[in-house]
Amino acid sequence: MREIEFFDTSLRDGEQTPGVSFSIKEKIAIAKQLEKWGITVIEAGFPAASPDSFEAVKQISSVLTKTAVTALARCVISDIDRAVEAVRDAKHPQIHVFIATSPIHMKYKLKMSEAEVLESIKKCVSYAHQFVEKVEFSPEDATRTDREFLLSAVQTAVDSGATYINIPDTVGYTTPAEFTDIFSYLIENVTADHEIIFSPHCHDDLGMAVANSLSAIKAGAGRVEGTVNGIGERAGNAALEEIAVALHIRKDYYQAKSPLQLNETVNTASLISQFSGIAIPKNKAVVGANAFAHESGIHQDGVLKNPETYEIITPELVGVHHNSLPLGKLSGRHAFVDKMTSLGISFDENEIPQLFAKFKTLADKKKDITDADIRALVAGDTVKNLDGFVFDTVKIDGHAAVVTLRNQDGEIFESEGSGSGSIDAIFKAIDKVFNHEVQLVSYSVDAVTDGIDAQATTVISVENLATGTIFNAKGIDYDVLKGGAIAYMNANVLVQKENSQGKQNKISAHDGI
Ligand SMILES: CC(=O)SCCNC(=O)CCNC(=O)[C@H](O)C(C)(C)COP(=O)(O)OP(=O)(O)OC[C@H]1O[C@@H](n2cnc3c(N)ncnc32)[C@H](O)[C@@H]1OP(=O)(O)O
Ligand SMILES: CC(C)C(=O)C(=O)O
Repeated sequence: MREIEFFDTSLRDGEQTPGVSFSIKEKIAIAKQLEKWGITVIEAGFPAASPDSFEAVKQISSVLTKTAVTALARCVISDIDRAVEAVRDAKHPQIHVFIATSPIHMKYKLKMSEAEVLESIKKCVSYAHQFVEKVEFSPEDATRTDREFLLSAVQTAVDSGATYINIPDTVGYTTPAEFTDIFSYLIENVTADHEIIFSPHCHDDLGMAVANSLSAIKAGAGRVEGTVNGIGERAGNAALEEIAVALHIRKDYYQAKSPLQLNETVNTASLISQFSGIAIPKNKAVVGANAFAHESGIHQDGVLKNPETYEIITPELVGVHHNSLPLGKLSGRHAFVDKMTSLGISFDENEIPQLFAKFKTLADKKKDITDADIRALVAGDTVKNLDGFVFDTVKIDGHAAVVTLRNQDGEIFESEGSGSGSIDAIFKAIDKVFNHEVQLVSYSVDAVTDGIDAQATTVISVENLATGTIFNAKGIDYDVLKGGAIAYMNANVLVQKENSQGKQNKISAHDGI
């Protein structure tokens, strides 16, 4: 059976989701989890976009051993140089070069003729291929491109050394039958003196990203691109976990399999949800909380008689386990560590005392500790503090707040603030610690676990009034006031860093968390 390469772009196209900005530390944690899941290649970023993107790709390249790392570049030599430099330390480096080929993109956006686009493909793909053996080329907006011109663009890329041809449905326009035609046409007509692998890259504007990706695989694609939980620009990308499970359940039809450890699926989806601040919809296929819940009498009766009557996917397949050892405030360290291990959560031995202390505090406040709580607790620890500052305590009295922060030298800052509400008071208190001008641009809270005492991700954007730069930061905690305080402190640390280093070339930064 064919094994399909899985290309994850959660850290590049996924980060194009409005409001999502991963810190480098979060990107590294995600990259390691993607490697554990079995992803073939990670698109770790677009290095020419900002110093942060470059640094993230560089650091990810140096930590992954099995999974290949690729970086995106326009058909611009300086973009390719940055991408090549960023993946230089990767064990398995790749480069991804793209340029649009549809009439509307060429005429209005690129202001280039067909001949100029072909010339640019030739120059840039062959340039990238000098440095890296595996080069992917994408004709952006391929599904609104004239078929014959699409073939010329792809043939030019192949003749210039491209080893992967990715066909993006950039605006989520195509349909499964039409996409099958496009793949069949290209696979039949492209000629090559080296091995070429085709792949789809689908967006979900019409809700067909996963279906379109599966059609491409059925038509012969050997690689598939997408993101975890389908995060991405506008309506998002094809959800890789859905594609992988569809291939597994319907191997009879697709005659193809994924390289993924499917029992790591829920862990991967949870991590992305926590770091992106985007909750997984309850009714989402494969990883939604209701994916294995049976509500109505006839269904329950059927499942009791034989689960296969209504269950095509078992919870165990994607890593949902029965809670045989429930955790609570009387649990000890061994049970806690055993739970993290059985959930497949990555942690360092030296982090255990701190994580266990956090668990005990949570268990004192929350009656039922779920698997999602444990995952959120560990993820919250990763985003807890930026280099340089640790959030200690927050006390609220009416509309007044007292916060305590510590810097990396252990110096303690206690500050008071009052405002129109608790959050306002906390932010005013934090403002007094950082001696600079910022404006809150947005503030949102998303529950990442269940119940009234759910843990939540708070995502904050602030503007540095000295430079106009917008910074996003987040905090995860069961106490939404503390989560908000952590997020606001993190955003202020970024502002402080910018003011001390000079303006960086970016509109949204999040480095160092
Ligand atoms: C479909 C996708 O998801 S594509 C990836 C989208 N990702 C991003 O855009 C990442 C974030 N982007 C950025 O940081 C910036 O846009 C940068 C650094 C890449 C470029 O910034 P700027 O130089 O200021 O250009 P700006 O973004 O305003 O415009 C894009 C330019 O690139 C050109 N361009 C766009 N795509 C391509 C391409 N694939 N190859 C060559 N040129 C391209 C545009 O025509 C435009 O050129 P112009 O300035 O001559 O009109
Ligand atoms: C760069 C390409 C592959 C892309 O993201 C798109 O077209 O959606």
